[in-house]
Amino acid sequence: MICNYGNDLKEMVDQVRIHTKHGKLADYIPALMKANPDDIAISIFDGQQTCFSEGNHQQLFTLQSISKILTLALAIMDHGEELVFDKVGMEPTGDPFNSIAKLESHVPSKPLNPMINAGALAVSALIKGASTEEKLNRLLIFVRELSGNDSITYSKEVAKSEFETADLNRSLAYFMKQHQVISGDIDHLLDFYTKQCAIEVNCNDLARIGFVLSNNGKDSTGKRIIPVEVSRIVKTFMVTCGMYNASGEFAIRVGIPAKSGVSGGIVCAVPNKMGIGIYGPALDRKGNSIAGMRLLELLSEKYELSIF
Ligand SMILES: NC(=O)CC[C@H](N)C(=O)O
Repeated sequence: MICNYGNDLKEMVDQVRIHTKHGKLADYIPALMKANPDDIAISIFDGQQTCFSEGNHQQLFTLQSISKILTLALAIMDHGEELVFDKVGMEPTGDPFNSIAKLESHVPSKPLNPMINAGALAVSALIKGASTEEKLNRLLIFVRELSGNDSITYSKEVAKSEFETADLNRSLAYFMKQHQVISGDIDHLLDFYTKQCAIEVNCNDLARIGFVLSNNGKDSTGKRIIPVEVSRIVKTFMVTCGMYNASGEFAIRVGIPAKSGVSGGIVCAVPNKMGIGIYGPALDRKGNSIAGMRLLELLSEKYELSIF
């Protein structure tokens, strides 16, 4: 059991810390530039307790793209698979997360998967609720249940910062509106999307969210939060598209269902074993935590966590 290896974990964190120097903070959302690029932290939750947390694991950061797996789960729970996958596909793109290319080159022009921005916007448009406030409230209740942390909320500063600079995401949304993938007011959609991305967590919260997925939708008390089938779908997307266009290499080097965000967070669900939360805001060129990826590689090798 991994709980016996506390010293190893500290050694691994120390070992990968140097990689933070080779990455960069995401700068296209100005508020994310306030993070400390030297941070690297990890939490592991196996259902008993948070066994190990190393590094600055209390640091709050925003979910960013990690929120995409949560809205996907909620949208399927709201509408069922058929309706959701009528709007968004199931195939990896091999393109950067914010690319518009395949929207135009693929017919029909629905987004290829829910982990790229276009797909996530189409999924966010499906979340039930009469207003942005109601949708966000439903999502926050879901995240609080998954993490067991009632104090989770979103950062107004990060949401505003992204909303004011989200022209690329607006373009994706308008393109999809023109092609009848989504309907309704685009600014309302962007308001919800930027707030969902700005939900703030720490590594422990992520490890607990990952645990529920690893435990096929039940939390550590045995309470069902996500249907088994939905948790299976989400984990499969984490493997095929969770690390953007680095998902193939990540599957070979690490082999754990995972989802990253440009804030430097990564949530992992090791099936039937544990949830892992990572925070390291210095990113590689594809937008993944540079030291976090290396840390997961070491962890997976050492404890044979690859599912393959
Ligand atoms: N990769 C990410 O984490 C992207 C999320 C970010 N909010 C965006 O839409 O650009």
